[in-house]
Amino acid sequence: MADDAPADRASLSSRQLPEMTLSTASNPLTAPIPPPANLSSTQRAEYRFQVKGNVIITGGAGTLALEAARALLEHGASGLALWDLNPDQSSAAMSALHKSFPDRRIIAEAVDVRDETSIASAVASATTVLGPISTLCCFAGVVGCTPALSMAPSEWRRTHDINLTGTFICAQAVARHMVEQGTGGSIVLTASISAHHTNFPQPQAAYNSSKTALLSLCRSLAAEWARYGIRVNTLSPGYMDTVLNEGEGLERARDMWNARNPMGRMGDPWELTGPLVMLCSNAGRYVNGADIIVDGGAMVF
Ligand SMILES: NC(=O)c1ccc[n+]([C@@H]2O[C@H](COP(=O)([O-])OP(=O)(O)OC[C@H]3O[C@@H](n4cnc5c(N)ncnc54)[C@H](O)[C@@H]3O)[C@@H](O)[C@H]2O)c1
Ligand SMILES: OC[C@@H](O)C(O)[C@H](O)CO
Repeated sequence: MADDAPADRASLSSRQLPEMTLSTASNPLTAPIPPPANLSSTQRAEYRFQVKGNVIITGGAGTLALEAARALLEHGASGLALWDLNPDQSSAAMSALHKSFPDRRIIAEAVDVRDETSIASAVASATTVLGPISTLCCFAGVVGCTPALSMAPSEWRRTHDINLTGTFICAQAVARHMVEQGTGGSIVLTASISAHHTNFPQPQAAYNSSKTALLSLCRSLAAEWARYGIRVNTLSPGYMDTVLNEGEGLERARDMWNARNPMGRMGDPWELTGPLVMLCSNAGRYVNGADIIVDGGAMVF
């Protein structure tokens, strides 16, 4: 730094650098957690994909989120909070899950991921009702097919506010809680193959851009939060058979997507849950800052 650098710049860098300093010192929050020696082979297999503690899922009334909720409960999550804009659908989802998992605590909360005040209070109520949170899965997202030449700035902003800023607000609020608890955890952001290539034939510049930014956000958070035992990863689904891919003429695009997919079809929402459970369980203990593409091979062309 130049001798004549302003004092506030010097103090800013000396305050910030230690935070990002890499450390080789042993940290119990990042240490390996191999299965205890006395487990049988079956117990070791269960241990590998065991999901511990309570889970929050945003966009919790959506198709991929509901399949994820069911999978995480099947793998041992003790409690679940479904957050969505749509309170009727998330309450219906909550009731359905209660029937299948009567021994778990499951709550539904009407929240807008763009609203940091309601997110902070939703974290507080989830921890009060469920206890410490160990997993956050961010599924809330919107898409629109608007050509860039005619897109209103309001649509661009809304897409980024929900898909990118809303995801950051939720991740930050839950990570603050995890740091306070001193327990660490796993955070999964939902990107898309649209983060890696440009959708065709649908014009989705705002959506594609918001999802690409999530890959970078994931890597940044993974770097900053590993020291607290928080792993951050993204899943990039390909074309999945959900309502997100209906309307706006998208039915006509399906034949084209399938023709360009080596497996010749869209994904079933269930097919995203294997990689998700891995990221949220002991199996994903050393996976951090990664992106997993789940698309039947669509990205190979
Ligand atoms: N379906 C696919 O093919 C596909 C592919 C790649 C990525 N994704 C991503 O997966 C995620 C889930 O997609 P899906 O197919 O299940 O769609 P979906 O429309 O069924 O689910 C999205 C959910 O997000 C909720 N939501 C929207 N805005 C919100 C807000 N401001 N606050 C809180 N909740 C809000 C909606 O109410 C809805 O329940 C999205 O982020 C999507 O971009 C989907
Ligand atoms: O790229 C696949 C998705 O992210 C998405 O399903 C699609 O582009 C929405 O129309």
